[in-house]
Amino acid sequence: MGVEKVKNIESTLLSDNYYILNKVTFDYMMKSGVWVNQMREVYDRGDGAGILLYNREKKTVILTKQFRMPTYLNDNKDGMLVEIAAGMLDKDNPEACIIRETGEETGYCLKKVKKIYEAYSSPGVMTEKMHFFIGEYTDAMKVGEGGGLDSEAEDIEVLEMPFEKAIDMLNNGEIVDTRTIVLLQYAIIHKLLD
Ligand SMILES: Nc1nc2c(ncn2[C@@H]2O[C@H](COP(=O)(O)OP(=O)(O)O[C@H]3O[C@H](CO)[C@@H](O)[C@H](O)[C@@H]3O)[C@@H](O)[C@H]2O)c(=O)[nH]1
Ligand SMILES: [Mg+2]
Repeated sequence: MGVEKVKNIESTLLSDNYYILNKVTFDYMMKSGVWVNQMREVYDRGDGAGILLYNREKKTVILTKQFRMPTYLNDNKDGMLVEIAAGMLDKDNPEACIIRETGEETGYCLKKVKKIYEAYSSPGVMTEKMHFFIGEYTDAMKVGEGGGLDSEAEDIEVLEMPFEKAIDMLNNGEIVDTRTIVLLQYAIIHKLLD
């Protein structure tokens, strides 16, 4: 273990209205060895999981489309975002979470998924770690309509499309969600649908 670079961490709650926003102050030792006092606002919504659903035979993928208010407030005209199926872990483990969310959001009941990455979503601001999965689907796995939970007023459109079309949307700027970009690029790099 190297020399400890952080000490005197103190958190003050700014909001627990829905998730948790803390003001965190701490002393941090710079490369020069000098200690500085710093403050960061840190948003804690727990961790999340997302999945690229793909069908090797049909050469298709399933994505979702939904309204995302934060993007509407920042340059996304109608606020609609094309994304992988994804959700927050709540108290599930990542694998159970993504299987549940896939069912709720897309209507497909997966038995097997493969974890490929674990990565921080927005490390300067959020504690959230995202668990990335891929999963093969077939038409026989469709057991419901998807669309999200009415109880949470989710209004999710399910988009099944040729992989080629998803790549076009990636390249022409129609797909602007980082997690979705990561998984589509993974599929290209690893030739998942060749
Ligand atoms: N009332 C209320 N509801 C909220 C609030 N924030 C989120 N919700 C609701 O909480 C539910 C969360 O749905 P999930 O499917 O579990 O999560 P998600 O919003 O799809 O999040 C996924 O994508 C995020 C990135 O866009 C990820 O940050 C997250 O980890 C996850 O992968 C949604 O119905 C959403 O509308 C809030 O402040 N107030
Ligand atoms: Mg979701």
